[in-house]
Amino acid sequence: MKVIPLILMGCGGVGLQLIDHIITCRELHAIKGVMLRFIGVCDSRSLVLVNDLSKGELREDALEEIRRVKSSGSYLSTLNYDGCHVIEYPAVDKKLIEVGGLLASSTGLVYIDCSASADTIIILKSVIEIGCFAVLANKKPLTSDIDIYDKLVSCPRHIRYESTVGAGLPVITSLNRLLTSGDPVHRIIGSVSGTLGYVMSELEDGKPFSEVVRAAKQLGFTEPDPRDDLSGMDVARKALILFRLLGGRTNIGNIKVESLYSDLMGPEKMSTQDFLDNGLEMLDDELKKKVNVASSTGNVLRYVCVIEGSSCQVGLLEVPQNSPLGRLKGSDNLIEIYSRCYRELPLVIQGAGAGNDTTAAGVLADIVDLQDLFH
Ligand SMILES: NC(=O)C1=CN([C@@H]2O[C@H](COP(=O)(O)OP(=O)(O)OC[C@H]3O[C@@H](n4cnc5c(N)ncnc54)[C@H](OP(=O)(O)O)[C@@H]3O)[C@@H](O)[C@H]2O)C=CC1
Ligand SMILES: N[C@@H](CC=O)C(=O)O
Repeated sequence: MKVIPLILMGCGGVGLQLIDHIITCRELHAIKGVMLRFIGVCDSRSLVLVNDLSKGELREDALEEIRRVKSSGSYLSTLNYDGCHVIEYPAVDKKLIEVGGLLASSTGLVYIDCSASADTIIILKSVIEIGCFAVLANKKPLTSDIDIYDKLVSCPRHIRYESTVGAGLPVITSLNRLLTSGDPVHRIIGSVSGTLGYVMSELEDGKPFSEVVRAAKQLGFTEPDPRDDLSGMDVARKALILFRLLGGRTNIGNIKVESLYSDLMGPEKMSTQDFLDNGLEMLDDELKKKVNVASSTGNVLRYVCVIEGSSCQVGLLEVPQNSPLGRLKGSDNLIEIYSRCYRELPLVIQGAGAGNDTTAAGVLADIVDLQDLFH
């Protein structure tokens, strides 16, 4: 049996769903000769760590308790469980790196980043440097400065990040297959935001913008602060991940991004809750007008990323209602990849592009994909 020790950073919507998937798949994994062993889980304030790092495990009952605590909106620091202890920030980062140092060359260790924080970057950089593995749903580490990106991907077999673009869809895998077979990709156009896809298609049915954004949050499509989606930054991060995968060397600040709200509603000006309660309504009329202008010529609006040569940009695009992008509904993503082999007709990847279930499934597949590097 191959045993893969895991530390989960972030137990919100995606992280908790991942715990569920891992518990549900125990038997399936056993048949395949793999055992996933949780040794630690952390939230924004603390880390729950098993006492015995080499053999200990957060078993089902402990994971259930973590699930209960986090689902009730509480913090892991309140957890009291035999066989493990709680470490509080700011000591957590140092502890996480120390554990990596202890296990890297013995059992090996996978750090799973299901947070939406940039604070994990320093941890990931350090533990990858000493030979640990990383699986990311969080886009921030891969979209920080290019020097950090280079370090994170310096050992490509040690890092997996399929869920960062298109959630559970096989976008990164497909691109990697094209690139390693010498089939150069020269253009990617895609609707890669589940939130903005959902919002745009619901607006076509006449619903107010404020209502559909709140629904998207409820459905688990948005980032913790939905302004990350509505500003286009989340799409820009996905575009940058794809652009860098193709060999592009730029930073997020160089990407042209179109925001759906003004700076006056930014995080420095109002809290997330205030934006959700009061800010969103102020955008209803403007978005309705934009949708009506597009529909008067038989078009619909889609928020897309376009990568072509050295150019990478994201923003609203009017497309014919009856085109593949125009027919998209709900949180579905659609990515068209043009390469030498897919010159006239692109390789198309389409399907649910957001949601805790599919995202966590993508993360789990990435973890299991590392099995050959464990003993
Ligand atoms: N939902 C989706 O459809 C998709 C999401 N993703 C990505 O998955 C990630 C998680 O999303 P989601 O689960 O919705 O987000 P949530 O806000 O639900 O959860 C985030 C979790 O991260 C924890 N956290 C915050 N800061 C840190 C830190 N420094 N170290 C460790 N944990 C931390 C939070 O802790 P606390 O509970 O204490 O606040 C919380 O448990 C995001 O990066 C998102 O972009 C990617 C693809 C699709
Ligand atoms: N907020 C994102 C979640 C996945 O990355 C989206 O809406 O696509």
